[in-house]
Parts: sequence; C-alpha cells; structure tokens
Amino acid sequence: MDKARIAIIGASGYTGAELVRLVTTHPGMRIAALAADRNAGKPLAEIYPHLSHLDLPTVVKTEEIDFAGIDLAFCGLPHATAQAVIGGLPRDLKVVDLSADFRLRDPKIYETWYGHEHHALDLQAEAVYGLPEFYREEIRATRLCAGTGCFVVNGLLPLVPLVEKGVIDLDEIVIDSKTGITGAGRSSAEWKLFSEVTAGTKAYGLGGTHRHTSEFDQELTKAAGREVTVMFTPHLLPMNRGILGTIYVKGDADEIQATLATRYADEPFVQVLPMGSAPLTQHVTGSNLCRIGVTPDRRKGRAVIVSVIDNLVKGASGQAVQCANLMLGQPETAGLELAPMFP
Ligand SMILES: NC(=O)C1=CN([C@@H]2O[C@H](COP(=O)(O)OP(=O)(O)OC[C@H]3O[C@@H](n4cnc5c(N)ncnc54)[C@H](OP(=O)(O)O)[C@@H]3O)[C@@H](O)[C@H]2O)C=CC1
Ligand SMILES: CC(=O)N[C@@H](CCC(=O)OP(=O)(O)O)C(=O)O
Repeated sequence: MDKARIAIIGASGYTGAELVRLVTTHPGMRIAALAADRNAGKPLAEIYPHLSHLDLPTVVKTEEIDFAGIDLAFCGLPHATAQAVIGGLPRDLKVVDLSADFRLRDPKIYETWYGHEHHALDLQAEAVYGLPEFYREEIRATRLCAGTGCFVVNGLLPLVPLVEKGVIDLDEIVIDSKTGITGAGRSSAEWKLFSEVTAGTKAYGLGGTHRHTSEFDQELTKAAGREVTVMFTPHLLPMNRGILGTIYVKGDADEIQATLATRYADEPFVQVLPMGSAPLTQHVTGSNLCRIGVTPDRRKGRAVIVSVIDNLVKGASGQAVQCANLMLGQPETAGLELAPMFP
C-alpha cells in the first residue's frame, strides 16, 4: 500500500519536530513537505541537528507547497495564525490542527477566552474535537480535526468517564496541573531563560483564567449534560517534557477506580494503574501513553487522581498522529507503539 503523503506546517516548532520524529518512523506515512515561517529556506537538519540523519524536504513557506500531492497536513502553528493559514488551504485537504483555534464550539466563548473574533467560522463549524477515546467515529469521518489542549487531555481522560457515569460530585472538581517548559513552544522569551525557570516553580493562570479552563468546561458540560465549571491551576516545573495533573474529586475511590478500569480496558494508550499508584511523568516520556492512578483520601468520600502524559506526544503530536490514523483509515496505533524513555 502507498504511504500517505504528509505535510507538516510549523515543522521548526517543538510539536513540528516531534511530528517529524513520529511520521518518519510511521509504517503508513511519509513526509512530502515541511513548512515554517522565519526558518523557511533552511534544511531541517540546520534547525534540528538531531534529525540530520533523515532524508527530508527543505523547509519552505506554506504557499510554496503543492497540496495536490498531499493526503494530510498537520498544522503546529501559534493560535490565530493557524486559522489564517488553514483558511488558505484546499477545502478538501485533510488537516489535523494542533492549535487552540478550532477547539471551542461556541464562537462567543472563543472570543471571550482568546480576545478576538474568530476569522474562520465556517471551518470552526466543521471541526471535530481531537480526543480519539471519546470522538473516534467523528474523527474518522472528518477532514478537519482540532487537537486538544495539552493540560486538557491530561485531565479529561480521567474525568470524562466519571462525569458521564455520575460517580463524582460535578461541582467539586479541582485540577492542579504541572507542566514542562516545552509546552510553551520554541520561540524565545525572557521568562523561558534557564536562569529564570530552573530550580524553582510557579503557578500561573490563577483564578480560572488559563485558556484551557474553557475547554475543560466545554467537554465536561457535554459529558454531564448540565453545566460543569472546574477549578484549574497550571504550574510550570523546571523539566523539558511532561504534564502531571493532580485531580481532587468527591466520590468513592473504589467506584472511581472500577469506572476508569472498565472504561479504558480496551484503550491502547490509557493505562489505569492499581489503586494507590502515583504515576511519574518520566514513566510516559516519549510515548503516547496516559497513565492514571487513583488513591482514596483519608476523608471518606474523597479521592485524588494522578494523571501523566508527555505534553509533546499524547498532549500534542502523538495524539495528532492518532487522529490522522483514524482520518486516513490506518490502524489507530500505527507509528505510536513507542515504549517510554526512562530514565
Ligand atoms: N508545545 C506543546 O506542548 C503543545 C503545543 N500545542 C499547540 O501547537 C501549536 C504549535 O506549538 P509549538 O510547536 O510548541 O510552537 P513553536 O513556537 O515551537 O512553533 C511554532 C511554529 O509555527 C511556525 N509559524 C509561525 N507562523 C507561521 C506562518 N505564518 N506560517 C507557517 N509557519 C508559521 C514557526 O515557524 P518559524 O520557527 O520558522 O517562525 C514554528 O515552526 C501551538 O498552537 C501550541 O499552542 C498544543 C499542545 C501541546
Ligand atoms: C508551559 C506553557 O506555557 N504551556 C502552555 C500550554 C500549551 C498548550 O499546549 O496549549 P495550547 O495548545 O492551547 O497552546 C500554556 O500554559 O499556555
């Protein structure tokens, strides 16, 4: 069978580099085009020497790509830029977008959280939310898939089954997340300097002001069938990759454990660990896995759930490949059966 021809737009970014890593080892895909902005005109090896052993096309501007020869494009572009660029692509091209541009279904909610009008409402209306464990059939049928926020997939995988089954109090969900710095992309900024992030940690987006809060609310409200608003606070840790969510819920820990174990028994990328487990981010690094541990609190009727992913894999590029596999009719796990790298 011919391999699907893939374009990666935003190839010089962190999610782009991760897509190159995943697509070049994928049995059913090959890279046909790479695009970026400031780095257009360079061989990828110059931008990312760790990929210099690969035979890859030179990075070009998006408008230089001949999309007639492309089966699917991944777009790893900044928010707002993605909708402008995707709006200029052929309307029948399959696209997996990694930005936040097409995740929120209500344009008014998008405007509130992103501070500007959406400029591609027709595309937003056709986009399917890229969480394969819950939207598998919709993703198979769509041509535009909106990759989830990295914190959001980490929190939704444990929470959605519990909300759907009504085993936790819907008004008492607290999501306390920690992320590595690659979550902020490769662009330079003073706050990303080694001297400013190493040997310390910070909370941000306090008081429910982080953009991903809206995505949590949207998906959990849908799962519950009534309005759900969560308490969510992200923290930046001095590590490259990984997200660890510590999620506090009111509910019976045995029921929570049983619900998650049953729901994910046949899911290839979600592992529910034995009761009392505390998964580490290092145990999923480089893999498309989400590992979840449930522990009862000493106070009856409360539990703490720990969920870990690699933000660049299950949180971005790996999940994007999982969605692309569905859209291209390939096995969902193709190219993603990667064991984590440890230590
Ligand atoms: N990092 C993460 O863990 C996650 C990121 N995301 C989302 O994925 C997207 C990409 O993130 P990330 O890779 O980290 O970001 P980076 O900042 O590392 O990369 C951004 C990329 O976009 C390119 N770019 C910018 N403007 C244009 C344009 N007009 N046309 C073509 N290319 C352009 C840049 O090219 P150049 O370098 O040449 O200027 C670069 O390749 C973002 O929307 C992000 O929010 C989602 C989940 C997780
Ligand atoms: C460390 C860091 O800054 N992380 C980013 C999350 C990036 C991400 O994956 O989310 P989007 O795709 O919605 O941008 C943040 O908190 O905004």
